[in-house]
Amino acid sequence: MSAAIRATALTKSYGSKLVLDSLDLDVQEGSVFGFLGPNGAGKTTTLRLVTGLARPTSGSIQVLGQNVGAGGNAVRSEIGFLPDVPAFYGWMTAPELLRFAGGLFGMSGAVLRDRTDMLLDLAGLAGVTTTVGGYSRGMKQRLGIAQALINAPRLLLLDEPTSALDPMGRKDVLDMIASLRGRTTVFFSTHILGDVERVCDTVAILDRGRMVTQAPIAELKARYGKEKVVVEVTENADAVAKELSERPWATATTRGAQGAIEITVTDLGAAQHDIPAIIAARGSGLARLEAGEIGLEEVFVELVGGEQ
Ligand SMILES: Nc1ncnc2c1ncn2[C@@H]1O[C@H](COP(=O)(O)OP(=O)(O)OP(=O)(O)O)[C@@H](O)[C@H]1O
Repeated sequence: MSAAIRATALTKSYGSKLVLDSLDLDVQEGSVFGFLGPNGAGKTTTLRLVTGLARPTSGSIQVLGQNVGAGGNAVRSEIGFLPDVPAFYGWMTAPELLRFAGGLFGMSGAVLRDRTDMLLDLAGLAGVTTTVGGYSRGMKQRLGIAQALINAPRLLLLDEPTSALDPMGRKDVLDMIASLRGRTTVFFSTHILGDVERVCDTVAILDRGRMVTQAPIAELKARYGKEKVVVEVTENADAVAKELSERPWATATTRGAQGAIEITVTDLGAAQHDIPAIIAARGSGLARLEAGEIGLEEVFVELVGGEQ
């Protein structure tokens, strides 16, 4: 597989403000890649460098095998880009808007008609006759993705495509992104972990201009993911929690909702074996014992920390 985006020591400063600090990024062709980071991490800035809308202070960036600056329009014609706040002509209908966008790429006739029909279908907007001005945010976002796909790009870049949407709107946009898997490389920025977990195969985590980690999601969970056990007891929860936290298999113990004891464990089998006996010895009853895997959210908090 070749790289759709490869950045090496990519650095961007505005005046004395360092916004991106020596970023290395490797986005393989064919992946659905989540670019995750809190507000102000530098996601939009990175996308502006990838699209050639801004120039790096130092370092290099290649898109589809070409240097962005030198490649000029040849590279841009293979990229689709949806900015974080897309603007549309509100008086157009969706088919009119897509035909207009296709015309800008020199498309016409049956090719443009077929492409428009296919994309309206993909966006769930076929048969919608209202003008774009009356669309919901979710519909606008799906139309924006369709518009960014008009030229059948090899690389689709989306800046926070779900951040302004309600849960249903988000689900529709994420389903649309997932349906592109295998057809085009998708690179999208977000601060919403759940979105990455739902559709991405690979994630890069950016924090205050620095790359914290970059890996396939499964690998990240395996690398940082531990198992956890949630225990609820009928009485003496504090004493039980203290005793559990002292076991060799317990690496961290916290108290959750309704006094639940949450323990990160290194050996789930040993924990499940010991916990009921410890609770019984304290004269307490076991109300709940649940074992689960640590999700991306816990991994993110561990990597980025709570020092925002
Ligand atoms: N043109 C500019 N001049 C000066 N500072 C800028 C400029 N553009 C961005 N910044 C700063 O760079 C930092 C990163 O901004 P950026 O928009 O890339 O972050 P982001 O991760 O996309 O955040 P958000 O999720 O809030 O959009 C911020 O501190 C921002 O204020």
